[in-house]
Amino acid sequence: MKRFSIAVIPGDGIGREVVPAALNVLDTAASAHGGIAFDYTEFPWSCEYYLEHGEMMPEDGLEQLKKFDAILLGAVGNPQLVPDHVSLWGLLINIRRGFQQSINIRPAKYFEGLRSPLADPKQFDFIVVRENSEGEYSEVGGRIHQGSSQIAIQNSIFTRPGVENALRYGFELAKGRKGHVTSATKSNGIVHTMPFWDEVFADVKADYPEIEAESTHIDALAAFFVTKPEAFDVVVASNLFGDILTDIGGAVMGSIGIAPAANINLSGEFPSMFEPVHGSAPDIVGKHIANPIGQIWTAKMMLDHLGETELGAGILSAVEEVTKNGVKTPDIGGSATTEEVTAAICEQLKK
Ligand SMILES: NC(=O)c1ccc[n+]([C@@H]2O[C@H](COP(=O)([O-])OP(=O)(O)OC[C@H]3O[C@@H](n4cnc5c(N)ncnc54)[C@H](O)[C@@H]3O)[C@@H](O)[C@H]2O)c1
Ligand SMILES: O=C(O)C[C@@H](O)C(=O)O
Ligand SMILES: [K+]
Ligand SMILES: [Mn+2]
Repeated sequence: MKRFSIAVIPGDGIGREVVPAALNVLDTAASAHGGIAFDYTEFPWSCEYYLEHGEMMPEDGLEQLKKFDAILLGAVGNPQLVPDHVSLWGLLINIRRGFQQSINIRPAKYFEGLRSPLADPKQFDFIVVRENSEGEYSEVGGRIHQGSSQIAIQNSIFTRPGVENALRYGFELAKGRKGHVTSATKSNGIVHTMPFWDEVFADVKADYPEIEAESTHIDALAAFFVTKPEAFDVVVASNLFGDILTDIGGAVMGSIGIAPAANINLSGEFPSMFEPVHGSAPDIVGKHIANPIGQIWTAKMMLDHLGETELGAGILSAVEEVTKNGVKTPDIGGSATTEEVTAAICEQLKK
């Protein structure tokens, strides 16, 4: 029996509804397989934990997580209790940075039964590689003065290794796909960091003559994600651009509740973390209508990372089959609950 140790952090809001769904699906897939098992250790780190302890996770939290094969996280954020920048930086971004998860991979694809808001959706299938360790997400900056003369400064940080890592990962990924890379830029308006990003792109591109690659301004790219998502294969973007593009990716699929994500530690020194694109969705919490597919697809990405690609493929097929059969939560046009969708996926896996 092959065993994997998984750190589970449901977090806040619907994270606590969709994470149990994903664990259920993982266990069902594993027992159908017969040779794989998961050992879960759950951590209560969340905004409620913050109210009790004054921090989102304990001082030695990373030390506690280090020994696991992977981390499965739901969502972080309850702005009623804790300001969003405090909760996000205290937990999610703390882990991304602490474990050098420098890449965030976020696929989006059309599948049958998903009700896309696009009038005539084609068979799109793309992956956004989001730079995940620097860029616009930086602690460098501060505030001075008071009242009407207040000033806030936030510096973007773009390093050669950070940018090159993301781009190179994207080109490598494209080799095994359709062989096409799009680099998201904004060098017409952001005059220091984005021309730098473009220079690194040109250097990396030169190493991959077999890959078709182009650079597109982020504003036009955002529109193309809506008007022609089928034109893309691998898209590489800075931290903030990638954040925004991947909510659009979820939206064109039909709901951001479907979109999966993987925060990857490239060296293998630390565990990688798997959490969907969506947040804690305070507007639907407790209503049993959270779409579990984003979290389940995310668990599939975790299996791919652990080398269990066949098991992962089986899970995605089961999700597609159940969606095609119309067992769907309201965000994608159905009337099923989170639990009903999860049960249907588990039933499908047992077939
Ligand atoms: N990675 C993360 O943990 C993460 C990501 C985004 C936002 N957040 C946090 O989540 C909180 C809410 O943020 P937000 O409202 O901007 O984004 P959100 O993703 O939580 O919600 C946006 C919209 O999408 C819907 N939605 C999201 N996931 C869904 C699902 N699985 N099924 C059905 N509908 C779903 C919500 O109901 C809401 O209408 C904030 O505290 C924010 O900081 C965390
Ligand atoms: O800004 C972030 O990275 C948090 C969240 O919006 C995400 O996409 O993971
Ligand atoms: K999330
Ligand atoms: Mn986001």
